[in-house]
Amino acid sequence: MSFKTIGTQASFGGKLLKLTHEASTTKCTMALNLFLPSQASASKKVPVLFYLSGLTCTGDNCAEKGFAQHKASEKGIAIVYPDTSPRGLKIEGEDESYDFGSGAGFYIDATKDPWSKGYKMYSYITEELPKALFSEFKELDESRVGIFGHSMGGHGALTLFLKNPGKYKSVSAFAPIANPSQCPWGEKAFKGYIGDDKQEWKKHDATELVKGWKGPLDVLIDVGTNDNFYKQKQLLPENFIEAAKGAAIDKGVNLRFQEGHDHSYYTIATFMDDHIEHHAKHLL
Ligand SMILES: N[C@@H](CCC(=O)N[C@@H](CSC=O)C(=O)NCC(=O)O)C(=O)O
Repeated sequence: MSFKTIGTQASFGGKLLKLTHEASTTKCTMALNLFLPSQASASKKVPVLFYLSGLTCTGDNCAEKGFAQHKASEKGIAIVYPDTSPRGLKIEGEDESYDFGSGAGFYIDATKDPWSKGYKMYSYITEELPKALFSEFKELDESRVGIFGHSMGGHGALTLFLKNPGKYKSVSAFAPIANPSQCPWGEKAFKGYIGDDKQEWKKHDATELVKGWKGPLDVLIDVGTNDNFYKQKQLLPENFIEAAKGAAIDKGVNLRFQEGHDHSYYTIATFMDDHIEHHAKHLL
C-alpha cells in the first residue's frame, strides 16, 4: 500500500479520500484528494480526471469549492486533486513568495539548483502519481484519463496534454496561463526553475507547443471578462488561439469569455458542469 488514507468525506453520493504518499520525484510526502463516484468498482472501472490547481493551492481548493463532484458523480468519473508543489524541502526561499516555490511548482521538472532537488512536478503528475494510483485503486481505468486545471494548473493541463499525445483523452482549462514565456508569472518560474535559455522555456509553453500539434484537438477554455490576472496580461489566451490558428486546428479550441466573471472559484464552480460534460464526451 503506497497511500495512507487520512480521511474520508461523503460527497454527492461518492466519497472523497484524503490521501498521502511518499513520492520519490518530489522527495517528500505528497497530499492529494481522490474522488470516487458510487459507480466505481474493481469490476466496473471508471475514467479519471486530473485537476491541476493554481498558485497558492493544495488539492483541497477545488475539492472543497470547485463543485466538480456534482457532475462527476452523475457521470461516473473519478477526480484526482494533487498538490501544486513539493512541501518542506527546506530550500532557501521556498516559502518566500506566492508565485514561486511552495504552492507554485508550475508542473515542470526544475533543472536548476537548488530546485532540481525535488521540484519535479511534471514527472510526479505524469508518471509517479498515476502509476501509484492505478496500481492501488483497481476501480480507476488507466486507459481513460483526462486533464484540466485552473490558471497555473490550466497551463499544466494544456502543456501536459500537448507534450504527451494520446496519454490524455481530453483537456480543458479555466483561466490558464496560456503563454507563460511572455508573462511575469511564467518568466519568474521558468527563469528560476529552468534558467535563462528561452529556447528551453518554449518546451513548456502551451502557445509554443500547440504550433506543433498534429491531429484533432478539442479544448474548452473559460476566461472571465472581469479576471484581474487576464487584465494584467498574465493569461494571454488570445496568443494560444492565434498559435492554434497557425497550426490549422483553431476550430478545436473553444475559448469562451464569461461576462463579469473573475479569477476565483465562483467562476470555476459556475462553469464546472460544462467542463465535466466536455470531458465526459471523450471519456465515456
Ligand atoms: N495571493 C495572490 C493570488 C493567488 C491566487 O489568486 N491564486 C489563485 C490561482 S492564480 C494562478 O495560478 C487561486 O486559485 N487561489 C486559491 C483560491 O482558493 O482562490 C495575490 O495576492 O495576488
